[in-house]
Amino acid sequence: TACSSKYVLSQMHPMWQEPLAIPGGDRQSPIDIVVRKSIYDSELKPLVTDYDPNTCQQIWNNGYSFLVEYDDTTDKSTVKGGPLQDKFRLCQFHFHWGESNAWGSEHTVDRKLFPAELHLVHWNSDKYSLFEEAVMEDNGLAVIGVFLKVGKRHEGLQKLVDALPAIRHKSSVVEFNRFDPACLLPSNTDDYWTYHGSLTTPPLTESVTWMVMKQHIEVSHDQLAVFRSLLFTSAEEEVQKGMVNNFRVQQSLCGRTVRSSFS
Ligand SMILES: CCCSc1c(F)c(F)c(S(=O)(=O)NC)c(F)c1F
Ligand SMILES: [Zn+2]
Repeated sequence: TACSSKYVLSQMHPMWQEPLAIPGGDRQSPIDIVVRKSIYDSELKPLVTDYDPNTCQQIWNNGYSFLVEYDDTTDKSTVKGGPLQDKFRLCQFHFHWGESNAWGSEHTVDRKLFPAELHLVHWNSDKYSLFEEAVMEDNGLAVIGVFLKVGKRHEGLQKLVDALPAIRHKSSVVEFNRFDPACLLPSNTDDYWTYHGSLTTPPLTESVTWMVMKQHIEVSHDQLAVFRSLLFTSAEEEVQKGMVNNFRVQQSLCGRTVRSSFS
């Protein structure tokens, strides 16, 4: 299997050709979370998020997703607790989604696909001084994953959706302030699965403590349709490509254990 070889077998990805070799390659993300194989760990504490909406700075199209970026020069927006030993600073959040509501999430639960998945990316500010440093370290990043389902309109998300037409093309940036990412978390953040994995986009470094929320959030069909109106391509390119299916193929578990904070 992909785990035995030192290198992860290259898998065609709709978005980008995966590198042939990934250092280590035995703790890659995303994965399918097999509920009956996850291990309840009573030592897992509730997550403690403390986000300051005033640290929100801009929203931009990086040619893969759209990122809402936060000022991470201080510990104003952080997550701690849960499986984490240290305090982690929020640097950005982004989403992955499909061209249809039938798929789009990166993680799955017992193979169940969701139309989209939110990632809140944090780095270990107790141990490192920059994201760029932390992204290379085992305990460098903490990513909160939240599944999205299509249903009622998400009022808090609408401010973000309204900003998307201004960043339709790759590399476009607009100022974006006073957005509280806590509004995107489900009401219950005590129940989650956690495992050690990687970024799902290059550099694919195996530096992520994942915390995938059991409870999803709901967004409307129309809100998700605006995500799909974004483009992978910059304004100058002749052929414009719709930003959809920006998720990575699932990776082997390679003997890892997924722990749950709930029984
Ligand atoms: C050098 C990365 C720039 S920030 C970033 C990102 F843009 C991204 F898309 C993902 S992801 O792997 O796709 N989702 C967890 C990340 F983890 C990130 F940290
Ligand atoms: Zn992501």
